[in-house]
Amino acid sequence: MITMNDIIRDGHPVLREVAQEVHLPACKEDKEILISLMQYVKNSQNPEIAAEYGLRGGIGLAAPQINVSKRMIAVHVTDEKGDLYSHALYNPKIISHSVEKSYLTSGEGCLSVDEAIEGFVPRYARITVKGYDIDHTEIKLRLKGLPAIVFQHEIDHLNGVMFYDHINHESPYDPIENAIAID
Ligand SMILES: Cc1nc(NNC(=O)[C@H](CC2CCCC2)CN(O)CO)c(F)c(N2CCN3CCOC[C@@H]3C2)n1
Ligand code: NI
Repeated sequence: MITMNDIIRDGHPVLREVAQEVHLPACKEDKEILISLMQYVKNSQNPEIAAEYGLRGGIGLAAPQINVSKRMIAVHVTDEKGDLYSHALYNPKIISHSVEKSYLTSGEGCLSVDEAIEGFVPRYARITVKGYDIDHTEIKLRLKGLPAIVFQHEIDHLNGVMFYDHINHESPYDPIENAIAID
C-alpha cells in the first residue's frame, strides 16, 4: 500500500515533469499503480487506517506524486450535494471548460507540499474531462464545484504544475474577479 513515505515532496524534479501517456491496454504494472492511487485516497479518508499508517487526508492523488511520471489520477470526493465522484483514470484530459472561474475559500494544499501555502487558487468553475477507466472504457465527466477543483489539481500534477503556481502572491486573498467561491 502507498503511505506518506512513497509520496515525493516539492523540489523533487518528477513533480515538474510532463508525465507520459499510458499506452492502453495498460500493462499489469500500470494497472496496479492506478489501483494503488485510489486505495491511498480511500485509506486516507478512513480515520482508523489513516491514523494507523500516518496518512495525510486526500481526495485525489496523481501518479507523479509517487514518483511515477505517467498520466494516471485517482479522485474520491463527495460534492456539496452529497454525490460521490470516485474515478481512477488513465490519460485524463480537460476537453472543455467554462470561462467562469471558481476557487476554494480555504485555499488548497498538496500531499507533496509539507507547508501550508496561503492564497486563493483560481480554477475553471466547470470542466469536461475525458479519460479511460481501469477497464479501458472511455469516460466523459462534466464537473463543477469541488469535484471540478480536484480534477484540475490532479491533472495539473500530470503537467508539472503545482497549486501555488496559480496563486497571485501580490494579493493572495484578493477575491478572484467574477469567480464562484466554494466553501
Ligand atoms: C479540499 C480537501 N483537501 C484534502 N487534502 N488534500 C488533497 O486531497 C490534495 C488535493 C486537493 C487539494 C485541493 C483540491 C484537491 C491532495 N493532492 O496533493 C493530490 O494531488 C482533504 F483531505 C480534504 N478532505 C475533505 C473531505 N474529507 C472526507 C473524509 O476524509 C477526509 C477528507 C478530507 N479536502
Ligand atoms: Ni497535489
